[in-house]
This record gives sequence, structure tokens and C-alpha cells, in this order.
Amino acid sequence: MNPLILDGRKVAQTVKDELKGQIDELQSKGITPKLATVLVGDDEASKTYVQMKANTCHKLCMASERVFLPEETTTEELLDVIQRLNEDPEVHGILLQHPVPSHIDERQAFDAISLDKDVDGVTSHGFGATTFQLGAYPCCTPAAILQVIDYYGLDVEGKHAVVIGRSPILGKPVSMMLLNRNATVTICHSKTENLPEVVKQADIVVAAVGRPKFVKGDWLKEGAIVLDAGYNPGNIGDADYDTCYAKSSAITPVPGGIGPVTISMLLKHTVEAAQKQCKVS
Ligand SMILES: Nc1nc2c(c(=O)[nH]1)N[C@@H](CN(C=O)c1ccc(C(=O)N[C@@H](CCC(=O)O)C(=O)O)cc1)CN2
Repeated sequence: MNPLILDGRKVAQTVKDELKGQIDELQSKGITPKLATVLVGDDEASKTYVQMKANTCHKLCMASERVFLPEETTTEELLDVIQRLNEDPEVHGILLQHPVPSHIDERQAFDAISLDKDVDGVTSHGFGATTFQLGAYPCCTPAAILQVIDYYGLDVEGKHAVVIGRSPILGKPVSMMLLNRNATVTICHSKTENLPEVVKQADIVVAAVGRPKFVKGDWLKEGAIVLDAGYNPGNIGDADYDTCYAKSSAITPVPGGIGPVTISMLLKHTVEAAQKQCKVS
């Protein structure tokens, strides 16, 4: 039987439709939820992603501020920009686009974002609070994966989820979030031995490795669910779609899967941040 195609554009639209009423309510009180994005350097894909975020804000009548900093920006200069945004009462959410140039201390920069404006869930504090379910905003791609799971009513409890990748904004947080949903979670990475054999045991595979078409269909157990969080150049996912399609019971495409939901979750968190900061429930 053909797998269920998990349509991220449809899920994203549902999230955005739900936001409209909340944005209208804020605006009736003179508040426009505002997201600030910070991009350091000239990476073309990153430019596209911050543009997509600004466009989506615009479509939802939210405000956005885009800060572009040159490649040679120092960590200290970036920290000053983040501090300015932390102190700006009109900015409700801050997103520092990953990756930053290698001479910048990305962890220090992420951690400079104040927790109440960390709508991208990238601070160490946010990660800890997400892990312990203390109400922080989770990272947006992991939140998108959970949103797709919930939209389609996929069963997670007691299932074996194999997460391939351990990055701070994807593999690690999604593993904690699946664990919090009572999945049995295995985290795989570049040093994992016999990766195809580990993946073979998975009911749910999260491909978050950053390598195009890395996960092959013959690694999968028949009927596994494939959630592809890859965003490689050319809009190619981390799963080899055609071979995984043939083995899975449900699969996210790239494009049109987790990516669009990621942006809608960012805006959802920004609206929630505006509600909290302005004390509007
Ligand atoms: N600070 C962050 N940096 C990065 C994140 C993040 O969540 N926070 N994620 C990725 C890139 N990313 C958002 O920043 C992102 C990538 C891809 C998509 C997306 O919707 N892709 C589309 C295809 C692209 C297109 O339509 O042109 C899709 O999959 O359908 C959204 C967000 C790295 N950095």
C-alpha cells in the first residue's frame, strides 16, 4: 500500500489560520507581534530563509525587523545587536539564523537572547526548560515535527524513534521532545556503528543529519514512519524519498514537509511571546 504523504503545507496553513484570530486580538489592543531576525554573513540559503520568515510575518500582518550583519562581524558586535533587540519593547521574538560564520561563538550568541524572546528555542536555558517541560519555546523544527505528528494523529507512545543527528537545534531537542511523549528514543550520529541496523529497529525515523538522500529505503523496517527534517541545497531532504516511500507507512516530502511547518511554529511562538510580554492571554 502507498504511504500516507504528510503534507506540511496543509499543517502549516492550519497553524497560521489559528494565529489570525490571536493576532487580530492583539492588534485590537494596539499590539503588533514583532519578530527580529539576525543574519550574519552572505549565505544564500540563509538569506532565503530569513526572507521567507519576513514574508510570512507580512502575510499574517505581523511586524518583522531584519538585521543583516557583514561576514566579518565579531562575537562582541553580534552580542551588542542581540542586547539591543532584548531591550527593545516592540520586539517580541528574536531569531539568530544558523549557521553563523565560524569565527563567531554561536553558543554565546544564542545564549545572549533573553529567554522570554527566545522564540526559536536556541538558548541553553530554553533547551533545559523544554527538556523538563517548564514552558519554554521549543526549537522550531522539532516543534514542527511534533505538530505534524499531532495533526495526523500518529502514535508515538511506546514506539521506537530513531533520530539521526544530534545538532543543538534539531537532533537533541527533538529527541527530548519525543522522550517526553513516551517514545523510546535512540540518537544516532556520525560515530554510530551499524547505522542501517539501528534504523531497521525504528517505528519512527527522524532524518536530521544534514546530508542529502542519506537514509535509504532498505534501512527501514516495513511500515516505518519517516520524518525528514533535511534542508539541503536544491530542496533535497535527508531521506532518499523514492526508496523510503516504497517501505514506509507515512512520510514527509521535501519540499512541502517539515520546512513550512517550521516557519509557522516560529510565528506561533512569536505571537505567544507577544501575548505574554504584553500580558494578553
Ligand atoms: N536559528 C535557526 N536557524 C536555522 C533553522 C532554525 O530553525 N533556526 N532551521 C534551518 C533553516 N530553516 C529556517 O531557518 C528553514 C529551512 C527550510 C524551510 C522550508 O520551508 N523549506 C521549504 C523549501 C524552500 C522553499 O520553498 O524555497 C520546504 O521544505 O518546503 C524553512 C526553514 C537552518 N537554520
